[in-house]
Amino acid sequence: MTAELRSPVRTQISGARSIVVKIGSSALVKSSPTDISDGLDLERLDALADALESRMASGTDVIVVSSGAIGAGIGPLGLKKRPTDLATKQAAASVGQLALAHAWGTSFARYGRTVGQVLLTAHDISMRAQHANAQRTLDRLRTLGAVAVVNENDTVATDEIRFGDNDRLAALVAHLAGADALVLLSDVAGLYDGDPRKGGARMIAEVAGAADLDGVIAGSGGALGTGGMASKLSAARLAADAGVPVLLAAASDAAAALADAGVGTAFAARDTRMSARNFWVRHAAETRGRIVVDDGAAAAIARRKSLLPAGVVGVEGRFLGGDVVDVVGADGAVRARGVIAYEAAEVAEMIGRSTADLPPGLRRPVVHADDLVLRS
Ligand SMILES: Nc1ncnc2c1ncn2[C@@H]1O[C@H](COP(=O)(O)OP(=O)(O)O)[C@@H](O)[C@H]1O
Ligand SMILES: N[C@@H](CCC(=O)OP(=O)(O)O)C(=O)O
Repeated sequence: MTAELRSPVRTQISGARSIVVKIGSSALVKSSPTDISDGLDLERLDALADALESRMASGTDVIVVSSGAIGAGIGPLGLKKRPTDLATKQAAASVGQLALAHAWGTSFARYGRTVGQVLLTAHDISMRAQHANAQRTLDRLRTLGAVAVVNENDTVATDEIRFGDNDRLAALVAHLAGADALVLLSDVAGLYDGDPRKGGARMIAEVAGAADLDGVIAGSGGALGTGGMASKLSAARLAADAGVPVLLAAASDAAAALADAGVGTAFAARDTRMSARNFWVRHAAETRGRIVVDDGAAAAIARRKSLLPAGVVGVEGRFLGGDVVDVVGADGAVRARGVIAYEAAEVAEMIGRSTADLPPGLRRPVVHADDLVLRS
């Protein structure tokens, strides 16, 4: 192993006490250039379960986020390629999820390990009660020694509210479960500076910060994957920003990735972990409206001050106190997200007024600094 492959971030990932491992469709569903309908690759799935079990045997809690439902539904439904319309994708997922869960169950049964299926929608993650329930289920499965196999609940998710790809779901689950690291396993050895299928691209061993991504072209995925490298990159940055280090590696290197993190691309995490509440506000919650602010207020919130009514110039949407809203500048760019203290009609009344002019019940900040999460 080279010095770069023994870096602190790799030590963090190999020593993590709890990890989320996301496995892409490309790693689980058989494919050939002319026919992608021949189902799950059970040999590869067994090899992945072996690597996951070996990491669990060394005392690490593991949550699996497994794609592959749509891919696994293609063959049984007599389709010839990955569907593109929502209804057929959902039908394929409903057929394929059964095969996928069964395959994971059978594979882990070789070790006497029980598997629990957890299907989540973006809406579930955005609602505090469902979010807390999912957290409890994952936690209880862990304490009972079972491995959770998570996927998006494709049959009920609509296009507008989909996670869209499981990379983002995995990053949200990693934070939700308080994991110490996220491992994304795909059909590519790591992040390249350009699409590796085009040739001449070089693999990047480590991403310490945004500067390491200058000039990197993250392209689309293969016939079976959804988001391609762009979605993996954005999920990796989301997790790393929230304090969770990420390893992106090939599923065929799973044993090495899970043993010593000595392969693939490692993304260093920000030093401080974002609080669960701020992470939820920033990445998971559905926003109910927009507060438009003037330049002075935009500058104040950038200095981590509370948003006061005097700086508000417009209100859009229907929201209640406690809902999450976007705070946008006069140019329409989103500057922050935050938990609003008042309902929309009240904020409309407060526009541009100084706090001292307002009745006593309306003198709190519109969004308190503690409830504001800046857009980075
Ligand atoms: N810069 C890049 N670095 C690595 N892979 C890339 C890049 N740009 C595009 N890709 C492609 O992204 C694919 C992985 O994405 P995808 O097919 O969605 O995988 P998965 O099914 O594992 O989620 C790789 O097979 C690769 O060809
Ligand atoms: N929920 C979908 C996941 C789609 C998806 O994100 O696929 P991938 O890009 O392979 O991780 C499925 O199981 O097919």
